[in-house]
Amino acid sequence: MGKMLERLAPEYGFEVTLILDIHNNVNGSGFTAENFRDVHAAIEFTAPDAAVANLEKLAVLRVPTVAGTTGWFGQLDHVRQLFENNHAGLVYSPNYSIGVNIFQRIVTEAAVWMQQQPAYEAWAWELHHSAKKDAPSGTLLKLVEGMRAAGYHNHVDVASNRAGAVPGTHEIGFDSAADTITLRHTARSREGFARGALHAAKWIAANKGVHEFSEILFSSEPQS
Ligand SMILES: NC(=O)C1=CN([C@@H]2O[C@H](COP(=O)(O)OP(=O)(O)OC[C@H]3O[C@@H](n4cnc5c(N)ncnc54)[C@H](OP(=O)(O)O)[C@@H]3O)[C@@H](O)[C@H]2O)C=CC1
Ligand SMILES: O=C(O)C1=N[C@H](C(=O)O)C[C@H](O)C1
Repeated sequence: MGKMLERLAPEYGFEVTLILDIHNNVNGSGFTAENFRDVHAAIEFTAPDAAVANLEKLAVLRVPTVAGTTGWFGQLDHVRQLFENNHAGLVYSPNYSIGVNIFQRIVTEAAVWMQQQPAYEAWAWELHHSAKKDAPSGTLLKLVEGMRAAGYHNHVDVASNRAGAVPGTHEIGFDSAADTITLRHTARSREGFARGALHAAKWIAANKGVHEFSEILFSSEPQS
């Protein structure tokens, strides 16, 4: 994601002044007050086992932050607390694509209707490139979590595949003896993730608090 963010950042009014990678961030050594002195926002896309340590450092430095890495959300309460205690802004999401965030709402709505229909069984599936480290994807976990929160308590059969260069496909389905409903989001490239993260960076540079990306995206709800 780093290269894509760097390429698109100027379109969002950002100049990229600091890039930390495993070479210049050994044991978190890149997170100095000097390095972050004139930084208006940081975007964190690394690896599931690196994200929390990086986010902790950004909170202490009070840098407005966009958390893009997946696989660490079990520690969200800890990270949230740290940003709140340090009065630092944070936006987090397993998926910064606008389409996926709308897809999440469609899936939640389907779950509300399906929890009253015991004839249907559900599956959740995702497909990503073979370099992806975590499975199931953060997005798929959140989709299923959204179904649960909407009251869907039947079994959901969850599966992941890793192959080639697929940027990210997520599917939720319901099947009965009579018919099948298939809901699918297919990312065409990684650009949508990068654009959403840059939009979030612009927002958190000017605002405070800890927010899930969808709160920002849907802050003005459509009129029905
Ligand atoms: N929220 C969203 O919309 C999206 C989330 N993601 C998630 O973002 C994460 C990163 O994905 P992706 O960009 O594809 O991964 P990549 O592996 O392509 O890039 C991650 C980069 O982070 C570097 N890195 C690893 N550890 C550290 C560290 N401690 N400090 C600084 N840099 C570090 C890696 O270095 P090296 O290569 O040398 O190991 C690598 O350059 C994944 O968890 C993925 O699931 C991805 C796309 C969209
Ligand atoms: O690793 C990826 O590539 C992606 N990861 C995110 C996830 O785990 O949900 C989002 C997107 O699908 C791409």
